[in-house]
Amino acid sequence: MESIIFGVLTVSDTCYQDPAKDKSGPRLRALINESFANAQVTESIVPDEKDLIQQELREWIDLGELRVILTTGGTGFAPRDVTPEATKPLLDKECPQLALVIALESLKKTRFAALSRGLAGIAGNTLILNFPGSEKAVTECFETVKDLLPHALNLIGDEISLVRKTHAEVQGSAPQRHICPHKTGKGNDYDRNSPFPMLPVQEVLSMIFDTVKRTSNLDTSLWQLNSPVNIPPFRASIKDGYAMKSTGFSGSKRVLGCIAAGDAPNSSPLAEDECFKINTGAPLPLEADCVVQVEDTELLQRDKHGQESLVNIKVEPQAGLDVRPVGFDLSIKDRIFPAPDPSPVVVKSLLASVGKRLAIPKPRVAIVSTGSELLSPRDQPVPGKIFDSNTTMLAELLLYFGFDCMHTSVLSDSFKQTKESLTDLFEVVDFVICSGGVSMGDKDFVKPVLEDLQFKLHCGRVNMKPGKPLTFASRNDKYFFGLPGNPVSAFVTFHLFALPAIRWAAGWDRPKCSLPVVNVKLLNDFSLDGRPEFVRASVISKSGELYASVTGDQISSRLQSIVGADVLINLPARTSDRYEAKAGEVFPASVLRYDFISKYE
Ligand SMILES: Nc1nc2c(c(=O)[nH]1)N[C@H]1C(S)=C(S)[C@@H](COP(=O)(O)OP(=O)(O)OC[C@H]3O[C@@H](n4cnc5c(N)ncnc54)[C@H](O)[C@@H]3O)O[C@H]1N2
Ligand code: MOO
Ligand SMILES: [Mg+2]
Repeated sequence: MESIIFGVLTVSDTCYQDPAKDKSGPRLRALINESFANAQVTESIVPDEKDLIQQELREWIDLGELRVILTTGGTGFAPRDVTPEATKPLLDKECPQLALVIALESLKKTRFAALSRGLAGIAGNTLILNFPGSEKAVTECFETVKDLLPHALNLIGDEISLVRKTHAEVQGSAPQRHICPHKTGKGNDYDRNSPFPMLPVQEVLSMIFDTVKRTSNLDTSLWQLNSPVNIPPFRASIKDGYAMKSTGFSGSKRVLGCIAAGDAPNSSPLAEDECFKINTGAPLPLEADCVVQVEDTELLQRDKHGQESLVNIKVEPQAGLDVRPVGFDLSIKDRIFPAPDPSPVVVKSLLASVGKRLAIPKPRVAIVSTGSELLSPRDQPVPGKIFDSNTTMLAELLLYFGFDCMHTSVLSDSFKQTKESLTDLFEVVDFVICSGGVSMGDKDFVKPVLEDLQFKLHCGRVNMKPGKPLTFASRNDKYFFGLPGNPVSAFVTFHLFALPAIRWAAGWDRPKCSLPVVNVKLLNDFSLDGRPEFVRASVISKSGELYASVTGDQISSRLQSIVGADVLINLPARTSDRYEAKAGEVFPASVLRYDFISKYE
């Protein structure tokens, strides 16, 4: 991919003396790198001296390599603010409308934007923009112009085919969305950047919840259902012991017989010095009103058949002692479910307890892995091929979280095969969770196939590491997750996006769909990335506090990083003044597993 070279020139007396004080220059560099995958950035700092500013700009323009120069600082009304004056003589053409767009956007944020005199213009092949000096201002100005830059640069560079294409798009004769050939079959070979904006994680998640239908396979009337039976349906003994009348006293009692769980309620007459031996869960004899546990009795005598015939009751029998009254756990006509809870464990077992059965259809999910390099773990190694870990991993994750995997398949990197397979699969499933084939390669066919199948591509990139090319698409009530092929990217994006979507479809409450989040204290220093990062870590508990240690190299191909991983630490993206997460700092972490603490100390 051809790179775009940017120059960032900080104009400031203070920063010139102490470059550590420069916040705006590093901020611009970070913004450029986040927005343009193919960017290179050259940086310099000059004092507020017209000659020195001009000299630096001229050198950069004459190099002929820099496509954009962003200056920051020196645009105000102070006597030493001379950046526009230094810039103006170098310009071949002024671009007042571009300066106007920046001014209009900035004025929406603060009226003080009226006090900036920044210019925009073209010098040779280079676009120059003067931004104000503050970190906030450069961020706002950059966000305002970044979408215009690629087309502006095509025009300046006289890249005719690209210019025509953009014009066609703007005028409506081509699809609005800029589409790369290797990803959609449209567009042309000069389209080198992904057309998909890198959306924030939370935005993607909200979009998923807004798109996926919460079919709640469960009829809401279920939550209103009253119990058709009492639990227990008879007065049941809570203990193994002896059932008797509480009006009698302690002391020796004749044992009339044994009542086991499952026996019909006994209606024989019962005197105060008589009792029945009884088991836990068995129905109390009609004339008894309490049970004395076996530990509070002693055996005095057996009959000739070896059956107990006389026992000593050592405690005073109390009415109701160790008896569960009829309907104590659930009374007839009471609601079976005090609150909605779609867990199949909950629904099915409670219904079973009142003599009802319900098949709960779960979302129908298929796992598909794409990649011509993939071998089944059952195969022998073949040069150039690798073993497929994602199919196994994703199917196991579904099972781990209580969902069924209806189907797995492995596809080669072929448009035709992918299209045919997805067409067939969506006849029978609601969700396809696919791995691989969503990035920028000319064999990454997943996005073009989805478009061909008339799916709406809601998201093609997310601002996260790992998992950037995550793709989410839908057509009617069918949903597609294109997880990136790198195994760890697939692992992380399954947990953060696919799992919440499936839970949501299954009727879970929204706050419960995502992994629970706890705070953990870092045990390692960790360099922050330009994207927010989800770092695998194992957690130990020391004196009640949670400490996280990162599980080795976090490259997205290294599946070993999930070994012992209890959580994904949610680290923020790097900023100009924060490059590192330090040991001892506390961060939120998404809990991957139920048994999530590896060690207690
Ligand atoms: N020019 C660019 N290239 C890439 C970018 C980018 O932004 N620009 N993004 C990179 C990122 S980030 C990721 S993540 C990957 C995602 O790639 P794809 O989803 O297209 O997946 P593939 O290219 O098919 O495979 C990537 C990698 O993973 C291995 N793989 C794939 N499937 C499996 C599997 N089932 N089991 C084990 N390993 C698998 C595959 O062999 C590749 O090594 O793209 C980057 N590229
Ligand atoms: O997003 Mo990729 O998952 O950084 O390797
Ligand atoms: Mg790829």
